[in-house]
Amino acid sequence: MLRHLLQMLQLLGTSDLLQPVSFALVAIFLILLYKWSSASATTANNSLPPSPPKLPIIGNFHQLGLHPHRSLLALSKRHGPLMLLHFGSVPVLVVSSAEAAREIMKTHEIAFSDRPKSTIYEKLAYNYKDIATAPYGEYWRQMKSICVLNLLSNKRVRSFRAVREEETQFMINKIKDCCSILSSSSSSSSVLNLSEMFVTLTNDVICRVALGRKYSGEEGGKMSNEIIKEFMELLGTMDIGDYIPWLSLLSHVNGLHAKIDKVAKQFDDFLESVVQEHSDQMSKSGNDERVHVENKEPKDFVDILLGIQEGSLAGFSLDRVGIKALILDMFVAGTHTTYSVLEWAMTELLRHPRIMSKLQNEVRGIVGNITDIITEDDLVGMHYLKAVIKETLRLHTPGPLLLPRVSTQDVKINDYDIKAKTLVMINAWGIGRDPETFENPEEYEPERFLNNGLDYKGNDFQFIPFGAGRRICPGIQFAISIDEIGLANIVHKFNWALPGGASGEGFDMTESSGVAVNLKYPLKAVALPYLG
Ligand code: HEM
Repeated sequence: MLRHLLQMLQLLGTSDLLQPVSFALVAIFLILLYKWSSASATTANNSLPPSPPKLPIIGNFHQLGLHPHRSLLALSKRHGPLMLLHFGSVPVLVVSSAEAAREIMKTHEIAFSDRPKSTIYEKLAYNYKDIATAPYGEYWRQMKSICVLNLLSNKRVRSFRAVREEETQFMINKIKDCCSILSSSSSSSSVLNLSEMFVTLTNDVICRVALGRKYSGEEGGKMSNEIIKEFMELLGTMDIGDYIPWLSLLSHVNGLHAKIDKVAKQFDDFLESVVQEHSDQMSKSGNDERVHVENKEPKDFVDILLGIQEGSLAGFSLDRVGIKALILDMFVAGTHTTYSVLEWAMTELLRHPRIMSKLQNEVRGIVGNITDIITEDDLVGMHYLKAVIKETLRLHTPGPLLLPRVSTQDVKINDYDIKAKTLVMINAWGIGRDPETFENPEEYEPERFLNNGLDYKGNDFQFIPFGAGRRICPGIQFAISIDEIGLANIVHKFNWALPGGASGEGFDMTESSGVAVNLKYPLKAVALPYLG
């Protein structure tokens, strides 16, 4: 129990900042626990979904652990696919089956399309002015349609094909360089930090597409992977005051709010300077050469958004904050999720040499022994590659609990009463492991996707790594294009092994904690150039 409470404090961002207060709290909780344990089981109420017993004040917080998607799946096996928890005083509906997810995201879609308020989102996401945290309503609708039609449409994603191919070429060259440096010294093979390569690839593609150039360290820019990482960690933290209002002072005292303010400011300073640079450039170019969305292929997302701001869509004005908030979403929602697919796919391929060979055979069979990179035209017939990516999204769903939603009205589902203002967490990771849908659900078997016809576009509720309904991820095509070209090239150009000839069986698969789940420790592997 003590371990659970300490984990909870860590999740709430209090662990290293407020040790004495944390331990005092734990002591108080333990005393309360003894006193009130008999009263801890939820009052039987047939019209509410089943609930595990909860503790006074904190409710079920202590049962989340460091990997909530795992703890919640275990709890749902005992209590059912619609389960009611409490985080402090907030009711939380946990959804763990395809049928229940369909009820939430399709049958009662409108009632569940809002996002919860949170002090962290408010401070980090410009007071909910981005798409991902904006309340369901007219502002969100306008911002999402700008994103879907102008930034992430299939046509627009295709138009940035050269950027993806060039950045993939950079990654392959970097790996080749590492191989030749190390083979000319002591070893004939080289240990590479693949996680780092994948973060750089994804971040650089997003930077070039969104901002017009790279801002990674060596390019002298101010946007580092570290800022994004800190940002993501904060998004995965819970502000205790959102759930137990009388404890809200804690987040001031323990420095959480100060940290959020610092990271939000760093991000804003960076985005402000980029947007200003683009506006200055546009003014300098003058009217004739000015980039307009309607009549000329624009350079990057900031140009497009400035063009929209100038043209002003009927009845909607996109202001400076809106532009920065939209760009923020591209980084925050796009970077860790997209690179996590490459990281987990390579991890599984290294652990399963049979699958690695089968994929290499497909890729090498289609393009032969070319020295140039594989282009997007070559990917069309690579069905096994696409199955590998889907299986990775199933077994290692980058956002295992999707993004939280909140109900806006009372709804009845499967005879259960779900009250307005209930927080909703959909365990897409757990749904992807349902043995009713997937045979041997814990096994990594891309073959299952060659025959089952399941797609991730939000129509098959058994497989929803990108969510579904109105709030579905608008970046599917963008992410998949980077993952496909990155993975195809990396397995085509090199043969791979784990360092020291290790077998995949003992590989440390520990997950990081937070909203996007990556490997806890970077993936290191040995590359041997493939000579055909
Ligand atoms: C493998 C990569 C990705 C995964 C697994 C992923 C997953 C998700 C999920 C689960 C949601 C919430 C959906 C829901 O509530 O039903 C979401 C929302 C969102 N994603 Fe992605 N995403 C990925 C890549 C991207 C990329 C590359 C971008 C942009 C460049 C992006 C932009 C967004 C935005 C703006 C939202 C908010 C949508 C809304 O609230 O209406 N995502 N994503």
